[in-house]
Amino acid sequence: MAEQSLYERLGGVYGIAGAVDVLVDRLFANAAVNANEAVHAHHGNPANAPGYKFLVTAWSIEAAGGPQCYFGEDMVRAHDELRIDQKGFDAVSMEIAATLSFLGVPDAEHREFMDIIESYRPQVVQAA
Ligand code: HEM
Repeated sequence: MAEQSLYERLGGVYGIAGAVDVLVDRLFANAAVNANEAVHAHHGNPANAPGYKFLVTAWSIEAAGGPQCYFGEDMVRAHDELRIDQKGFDAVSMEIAATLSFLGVPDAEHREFMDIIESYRPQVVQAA
């Protein structure tokens, strides 16, 4: 029997959308993430939460090997005006890991998803 994709092992669209729902609420409330003014201009406005949850869910579905459904910006374009530094990336990455732990995602899937996130660090971190 073929091994299930990470997308399937994370619970498909329901599992991923549920995790992003928790994650984005945490990111919008996280003081370290919002210390970046440009990030706060977006994450400080609760009206941005539903659309952002939609985009991050679709991105995560694709990144985990699920169906193609993401039509947002690529990771360079999405972050190129935010001047995100290593510390800013770490703050978000820690929230993603904390959310996966909080939701009881098993170790193998936790590691696999965090490896994907880490692989995008060079595209997201663009501060001089
Ligand atoms: C691998 C890690 C990351 C992923 C997968 C990710 C994913 C995304 C996605 C899918 C979007 C939507 C793009 C669009 O509007 O078309 C986005 C936008 C955004 N991301 Fe990230 N992101 C990551 C890291 C970060 C970090 C580290 C920060 C802040 C410290 C951040 C802050 C933002 C903000 C503020 C926006 C909205 C920009 C705007 O439309 O004004 N992201 N991100």
